[in-house]
Amino acid sequence: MARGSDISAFASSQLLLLDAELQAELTETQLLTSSHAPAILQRAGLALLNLTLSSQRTGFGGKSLLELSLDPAVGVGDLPEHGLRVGDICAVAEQPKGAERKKERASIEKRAVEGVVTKVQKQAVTVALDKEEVEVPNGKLWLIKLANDVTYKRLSQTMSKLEKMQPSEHSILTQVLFGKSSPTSLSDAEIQKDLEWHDKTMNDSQKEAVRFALASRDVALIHGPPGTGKTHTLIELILQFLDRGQRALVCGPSNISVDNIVERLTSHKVSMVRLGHPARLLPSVLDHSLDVLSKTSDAASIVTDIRAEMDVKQSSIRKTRNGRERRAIYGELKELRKEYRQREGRVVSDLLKQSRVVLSTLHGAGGFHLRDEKFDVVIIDEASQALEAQCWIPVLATGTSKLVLAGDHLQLPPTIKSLNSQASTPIKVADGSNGTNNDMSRSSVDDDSATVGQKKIKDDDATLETTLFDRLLKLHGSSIKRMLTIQYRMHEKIMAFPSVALYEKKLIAADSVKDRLLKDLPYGVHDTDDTREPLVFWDTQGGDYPEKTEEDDIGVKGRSGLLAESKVNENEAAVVRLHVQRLVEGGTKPEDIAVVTPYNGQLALLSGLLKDRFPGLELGSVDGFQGREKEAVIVSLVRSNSDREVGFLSEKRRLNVAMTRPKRHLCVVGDSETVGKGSKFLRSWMQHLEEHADLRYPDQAEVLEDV
Ligand SMILES: Nc1ncnc2c1ncn2[C@@H]1O[C@H](COP(=O)(O)OP(=O)(O)OP(=O)(O)O)[C@@H](O)[C@H]1O
Repeated sequence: MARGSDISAFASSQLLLLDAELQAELTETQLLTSSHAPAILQRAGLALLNLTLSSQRTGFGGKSLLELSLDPAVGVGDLPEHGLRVGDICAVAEQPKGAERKKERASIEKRAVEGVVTKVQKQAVTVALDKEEVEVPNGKLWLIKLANDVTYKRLSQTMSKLEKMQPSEHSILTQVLFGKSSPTSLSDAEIQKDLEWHDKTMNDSQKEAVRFALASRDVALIHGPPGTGKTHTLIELILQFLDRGQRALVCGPSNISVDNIVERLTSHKVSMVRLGHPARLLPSVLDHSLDVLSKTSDAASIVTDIRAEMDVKQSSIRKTRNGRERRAIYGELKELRKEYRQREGRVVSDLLKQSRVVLSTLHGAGGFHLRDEKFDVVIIDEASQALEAQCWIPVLATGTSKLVLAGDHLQLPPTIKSLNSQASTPIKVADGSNGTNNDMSRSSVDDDSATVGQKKIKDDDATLETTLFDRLLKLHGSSIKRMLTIQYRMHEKIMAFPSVALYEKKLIAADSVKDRLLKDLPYGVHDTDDTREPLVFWDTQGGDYPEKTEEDDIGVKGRSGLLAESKVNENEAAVVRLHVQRLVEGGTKPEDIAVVTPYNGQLALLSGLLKDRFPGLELGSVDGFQGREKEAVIVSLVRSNSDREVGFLSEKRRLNVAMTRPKRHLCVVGDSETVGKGSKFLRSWMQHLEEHADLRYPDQAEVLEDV
């Protein structure tokens, strides 16, 4: 049977995995919302209480926007701390009284309206409603975060499309992506004849990567280790495509990854448009937003008039005296909305047609805007942070014949919630102190069995964690990629270990960074034992630095959930404090220092210890710090126990991220005795630190002084 092709089989298995992932997310959210009082949900960042509707108006696409602020009966001013973010799916409902029984609460929630958070301000949150002409509940309201099934719906639609395709419908690109054809390329002569660099500072490995991607007829990978100018290279590549009269769709898994490219393209005066809701875009890229452009162009003025009319009609609903009047207004609104959509649609499609570069998230590429658009190439940045199914969204939506993926498969892959059955160690989700759940949310792979990337990929072990980038490397080998080798971030001594252990000794520190130290910072840092050292290791082995397991604050232990257990190490945190203090006393500004740790429990502990004392200091989880850099980075490893348990420290991609964030100073704090027994990789890292770092053994009395 034609549908039984292995491409279909692959898509079917992705569908199953995606469904498991959705179920994991739904279960997690449902478990929490059904079993806890609203106040606890607010503390956990899942709800926002005591709200009132402060305004209702019409937004892009004719959607109703509800602005919710604090109920004046409860207080005025800023909203309390909450975990709601732009893009979150949520419900707006009448707020249940604390003691309301579950059944009553369920009926209130039935009357809830659902939508997407489009704006988060200090005093208000705006929600765009999913359905038109719904009645907004009365009285005191609350906002509840819902599991985001929109993402999964689009992913499964995409995979279903792939599943249903007949082999005859598979494009050459699809065949190459599944190894049914080999990648092919134009000859060097065809590419090089008119190649002139826009950026004269491009290094040889970057030039080679651009040449390679231009020459490819189907798929090319650009492997960009930390700080090697991956985005820099993509900008040159986009300009080269434009020089050749080609049209590009540029995507990334997150809004920030896309905005980063828009920002850098701006100075090149490229005709481009950024898709996506403006509330989710960086202010600096709004001038290129399709939404903003479609409102400011000449043709847009009539659309704006219709919108104003709709807003007037919408607010007149409140003044109606009976259902008949209300129905009449809803009827008129429906007509207006139709006209609005048609006119807006025309303005938008004209703008799109004129753009040579279109930029959107991978998810956004599946929207109706790109339905009839054709592109010569689809470029995906941060491809190793995207699920494979996500990468198929722009590929199938546009029917492109060429794909360029840029990423680093040796840094962390996308976060997966349903790994419980796939991980080699049990899953524990963190205490969510920073609103993200990092501990164990990615699988801990067998460290010593790596073949491709750091993950052993057996033919039959399809997991969501295997990205398209990983899979293509396995399928076609390294001839399908070009690696960028000059890094512009780290001091040579900081770069040495990741280069040898992960990047085949190929990394080279650019002259401008290879011997930069904290003491050379341009604002006058003293020359001290710490500021002249690029690599420091505080080894706590043999001391009294026990790790502890922290229980969550709603008393449920050992459960995989938002507030479940995490690890902390109090005495190690005190060593971190001592080191931060020394750096600051040496003249390093706290805003040039970051403290990162893999465990959210430790992060919460460190925040309490350091935030007020060193304003400006940045604290983060390792996972949350991917893609970032700082002058000085202190890594707190936490694990210290007699069983030599290292948990998810054994994931070398996580450690790679941690150790490649700093520019001038890396300080590692940990117990070499525990950590060094964790895996071959950890053992060699500990050995490297012992041989090459400035070794320190903390004096307990000094460390614990005034903690
Ligand atoms: N050829 C070059 N010459 C000089 N500086 C460069 C060059 N290429 C990149 N850089 C600098 O290196 C830094 C990193 O570049 P960029 O942000 O493009 O890297 P990236 O690989 O996308 O980053 P990340 O490691 O976060 O993924 C930037 O400051 C950039 O200006």
